Amino acid sequence: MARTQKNKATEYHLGQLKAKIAKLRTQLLEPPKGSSGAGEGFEVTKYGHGRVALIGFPSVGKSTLLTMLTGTQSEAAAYEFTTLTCIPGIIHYNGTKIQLLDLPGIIEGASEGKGRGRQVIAVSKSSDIVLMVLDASKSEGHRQILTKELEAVGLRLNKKPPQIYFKKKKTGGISFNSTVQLTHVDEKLCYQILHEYKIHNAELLFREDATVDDLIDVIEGNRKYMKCIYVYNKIDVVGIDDVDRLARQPNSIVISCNLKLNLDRLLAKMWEAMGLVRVYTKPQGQQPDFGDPVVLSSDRGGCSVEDFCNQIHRSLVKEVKYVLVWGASARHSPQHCGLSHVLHDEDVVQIVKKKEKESEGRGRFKSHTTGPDRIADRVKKAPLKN
Ligand SMILES: Nc1nc2c(ncn2[C@@H]2O[C@H](COP(=O)(O)OP(=O)(O)OP(=O)(O)O)[C@@H](O)[C@H]2O)c(=O)[nH]1
Ligand SMILES: [K+]
Ligand SMILES: [Mg+2]
Repeated sequence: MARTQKNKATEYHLGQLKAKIAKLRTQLLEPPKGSSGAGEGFEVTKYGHGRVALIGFPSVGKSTLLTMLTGTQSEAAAYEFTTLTCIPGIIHYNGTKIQLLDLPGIIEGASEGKGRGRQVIAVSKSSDIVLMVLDASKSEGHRQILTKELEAVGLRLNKKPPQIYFKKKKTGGISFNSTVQLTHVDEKLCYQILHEYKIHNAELLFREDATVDDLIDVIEGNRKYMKCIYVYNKIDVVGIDDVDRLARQPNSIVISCNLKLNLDRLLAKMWEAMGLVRVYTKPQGQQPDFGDPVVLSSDRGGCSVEDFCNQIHRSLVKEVKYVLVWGASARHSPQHCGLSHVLHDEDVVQIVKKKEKESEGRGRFKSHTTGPDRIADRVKKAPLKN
């Protein structure tokens, strides 16, 4: 492909080659029959409310960082490939527990199986976000090389899924449509790519000016879209101009483990990227339990009232009449909501069950002048749908 000149005439040829390569990569990554997958030997049980993987070249300071953030000792030394397996630690932050994974360094060619690249990448795929640790004093090309390695195995960092609707059909040929003007692909090229995948009946609708690579991602369908923070470590050994430039890049943060610089900002950024939603439960007539939040995530399972109930107990949803919500997601305080209501971080929720006789709660509630009591009254007068 590198040897093919890029012009209108070779466009179709290149597109087809891209699809062929994507197909072969997918085959290559399928775990051999009888094995549990590419992450063999690296299995670490998931723990806590989220999982963060440390990915980087050897000796950039991944283990040093894990030790600083979690207190779990992971061996650090001045030689490369000090770490040979996956070492988990726990970060306690904002009342939640986040599992941080230290991993062996990876190198160019990791996606093709160099070093322990395959296992490392498999573990990073199982996490919620990636911290790509980089050495601020080393080549800036490293970030690009690692991104390519991760992309080669289907990881997409800091990208949104392409806005392309694609559905295979049994008959009817291919229907091709777009709501925007397309500058990277045309109908013929899309047909050829679909052909490469032996797809002859399908619906294809472009909602953005997507590329061939985007289309292939959508057809392959197994891509994982993850947030990634680029962590430039060892800023103690580079000049202030470099630090300033690196710090201004998107999704990036500069730190020094040695000088304990900016670690708190790194944690805050990580927390933000994870998008965790803490919901405090409030038993009727009592103060909310701020010590033990139910933790939801829109990437993992969702943040609706229904998701909240399912986390507490699977059969709970059936018993819920409505819930009372205090906090950022509530239009008024409290708002009575149904199962589809989407909760925000630090909301307080009280569940009102179907069978619960409201008069029963009243007695216990007399001293309570505001809130749930009166809402219950209002709801009785004008029962909610659902
Ligand atoms: N100057 C400087 N050195 C650091 C910093 N953080 C870590 N180091 C040093 O960098 C070297 C490598 O650190 P490790 O934590 O072993 O790096 P790693 O990424 O885990 O390395 P591998 O496990 O071999 O992939 C050690 O000598 C550390 O002391 C830092 O902030 N500044
Ligand atoms: K090392
Ligand atoms: Mg290490």
